[in-house]
Amino acid sequence: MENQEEQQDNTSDQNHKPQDLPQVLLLKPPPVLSVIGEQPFLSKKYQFLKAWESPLPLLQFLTAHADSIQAILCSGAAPVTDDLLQLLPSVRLVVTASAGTNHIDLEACHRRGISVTNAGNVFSDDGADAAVGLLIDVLRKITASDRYVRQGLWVNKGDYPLGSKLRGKRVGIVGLGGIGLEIAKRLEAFGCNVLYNSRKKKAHLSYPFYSDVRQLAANSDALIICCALTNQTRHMIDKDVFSALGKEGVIVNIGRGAIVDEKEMVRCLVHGEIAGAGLDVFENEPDVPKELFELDNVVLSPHRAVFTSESFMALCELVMFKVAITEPYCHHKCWTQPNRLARVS
Ligand SMILES: O=CC(=O)O
Repeated sequence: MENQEEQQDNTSDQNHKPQDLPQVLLLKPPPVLSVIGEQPFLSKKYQFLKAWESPLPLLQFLTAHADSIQAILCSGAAPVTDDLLQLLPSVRLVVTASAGTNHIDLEACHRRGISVTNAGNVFSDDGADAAVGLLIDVLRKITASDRYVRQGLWVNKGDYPLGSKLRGKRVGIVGLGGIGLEIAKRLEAFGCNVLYNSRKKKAHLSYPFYSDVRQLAANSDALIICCALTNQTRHMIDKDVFSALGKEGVIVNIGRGAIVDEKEMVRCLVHGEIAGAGLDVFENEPDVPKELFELDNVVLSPHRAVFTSESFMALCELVMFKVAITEPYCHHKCWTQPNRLARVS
């Protein structure tokens, strides 16, 4: 059956030379490219313009394709700016292979009538597992005690210091979207008290809501940051929030590095003004402040919280689907071929 469909599909595509196909711009290889690039369904329907493979300087490359690029497939690695969109007047859709959209000028897209779509809830489970995992790791010193055993210190120095219990902790979640809600569910199961800060109080939830993140910190033993990075949330976790969280407080960040004032966080960790941190994201990735390498109460992870092989495959399917359902956005005749939804269902 699949082969039959494949053959029909070949036939329907025979009339289209690659240069006639609708063009999707990729500025840098998004992680999903290795999977979606191998999907005959997509490569026969769309021409993926890979900017990094062109011998032309970027500006010349974009100018050469300015009128034919109708969609952009991106990830956090390459920002979609107003200046870029200015060069590409035919773009109607931006698909990002990420949950975060902070690398896209959303206001410029809105003004230009360009639709933007992201990874939706594909990452919610894995992001939540990783956030709770980092919290448990910091509290119970799992990674640090692993180092202790490997370095032979158990034999030479004796028992490792005690960790701290998760049950009963008051955990403040900053950002109660898809990932935040999954974190809350998991923490409830662990016997924690969940509190939250969000743009708005969620009427259907009974967790205590704090509109002021400092108040949330003052009432929490740990803060988990999983909100979006926006102009409002940049450096929202600042000196005052750390001081409200206090000496026994732990911070976990799986959102974006810049939501936290990183210099201030490092200072607080170095001086023992907060108890520890579990960090998947940093302000200038892949650079991580070197001071953190020395601290046993800090667990570091290379921006991998949301990625598992399963979430990666789900993301690829979603991106393919989103690139495929472009008919409402794009005007080229090839965008309107029938049966494209059947191909991804
Ligand atoms: O950090 C990962 C994402 O935004 O998808």
